This record gives sequence, structure tokens and C-alpha cells, in this order.
Amino acid sequence: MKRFVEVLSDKTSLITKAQEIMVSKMETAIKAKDYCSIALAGGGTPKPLYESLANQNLPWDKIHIFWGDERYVPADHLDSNQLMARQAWLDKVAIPDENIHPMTINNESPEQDAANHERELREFFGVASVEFPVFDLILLGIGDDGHTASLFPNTDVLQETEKAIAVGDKVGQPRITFTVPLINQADCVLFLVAGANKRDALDQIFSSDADDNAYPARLIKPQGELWWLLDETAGKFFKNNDLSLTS
Ligand SMILES: O=C1O[C@H](COP(=O)(O)O)[C@@H](O)[C@H](O)[C@H]1O
Repeated sequence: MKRFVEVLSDKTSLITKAQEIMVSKMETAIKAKDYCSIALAGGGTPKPLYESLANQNLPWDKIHIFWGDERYVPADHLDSNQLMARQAWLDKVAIPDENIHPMTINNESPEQDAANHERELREFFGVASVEFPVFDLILLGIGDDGHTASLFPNTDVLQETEKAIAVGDKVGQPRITFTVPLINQADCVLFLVAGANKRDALDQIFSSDADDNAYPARLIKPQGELWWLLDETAGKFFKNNDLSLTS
């Protein structure tokens, strides 16, 4: 794993840098195999990135979009990660419908919905059940409790070693989520973190001796590149490319 940490002066610079990395990863993947697979994060932080990507002229027919996690709500619900990305970006560009691969919530059972999405994922990548698909790029955020995707602190899903898609648990509410081994198989994982409310969690995530299960973002160690982009308010006490605190 190659790890990079960058503290950007503000949220606009964070989004600009994230877009540069994304576009570069897309170009590399498309050149190598004629398509690119990207998993999106939900929440508020990546929304301006998606809005900015909506204004780019990219080879949309070669870009395949997935989500790293989804709230257990219908696709038209205001909390839906899919809805946010569609409204901010995907509905505004000429990406073919078949290139969009949401975690469909059928409301039968979270386990069934997770298993359905796992099957779709394995079919798309042509990967058998013992292996994990390799994403070109997975975007992630963190919560102020140290969760990432829907991998919440001290929950059973953190121990998952076989499934690629599983059920996360946000204090009793189910969510569908990529598992740690799926994320760690990626060529590139890009964390976007903004806001002073993330500082305490970052301290623990970057600490040499904190508990991985209490701060699940610590479990993310992809075989490829790991990028942490922090805005000034979140990353105030970190030096670029140095995981130790400066004060
Ligand atoms: O619930 C979620 O939260 C995290 C972080 O969201 P943010 O609004 O603080 O950026 C997000 O990465 C995850 O995808 C989402 O479902």
C-alpha cells in the first residue's frame, strides 16, 4: 500500500484535488482496459465533488458507478446515497443507465438485498465467490465516530472475511455496505474529510495504538493507493504525508 496525506487550504481546494485524482485514475483505467469502476461515498462531503464532475466532459460510456454503502431506504428517499449522487451528478451527464449499479433496496430483508447486490457485483467483474472484485477507485468519507462506508464502530460486519457486500448496523438501523476485504482489494481508495468535527476521529484513526474496531476507518489498507485528503479545519494538526500530529 502507498499512503498519501494532503491537507488542503479549504473545501474548494479539497474538491479540486479529489477531482484531479479521480480523472487521472479514470484515464489510467480506461487506457488499460477500456472501462473504469468507481464506488461513490454518500453523506454531505462529496456532494460538491459530484456537482463539479457534472460539468466535466468525460467518456461517460466507459465509466461504471457503484456505491460503497447505502442507507436502507427507497431510491427516492432524501437520505438515499444514490439519490444524492444522481441529483448532483449522474442525472446531468450522458452516462448510460446500464453503467449505474446502485445497491437496490427491495425492502424484503437487508440480508437479501446485500446478497443480490453481491451477485450483481460478482457478475459484472466476472469474479467467483472466493475472490474479491478490484475497483479502480473507491471514494470514502468518515463519520465523527470513525465509521467509513457503513462500517460502524464495534459492529459484527467489521469481522466479515467472505462477503463483499454485507449489512451494516447504525445503532439498530440496517445499511448495506462494502466490506473491509472488498475495499482493501481496490487499486485506489480516496478518503475526503472536511470539518473540525472530524478532528478527534482522525487523531484516533492515525494513532499508532488505537483500537481498529472502535475506529473502523483504521481497517482500510488497500493493496493499491490510499489517499487521505483533509481540509484545513479537519487536518489542522497533520503535516502532509506524515501521519503524526504536529502539535
Ligand atoms: O452516513 C454516511 O456518512 C459518511 C460520512 O458522511 P459525511 O456527511 O460526514 O461526509 C459517508 O462516507 C457514508 O457514505 C454515508 O453513508
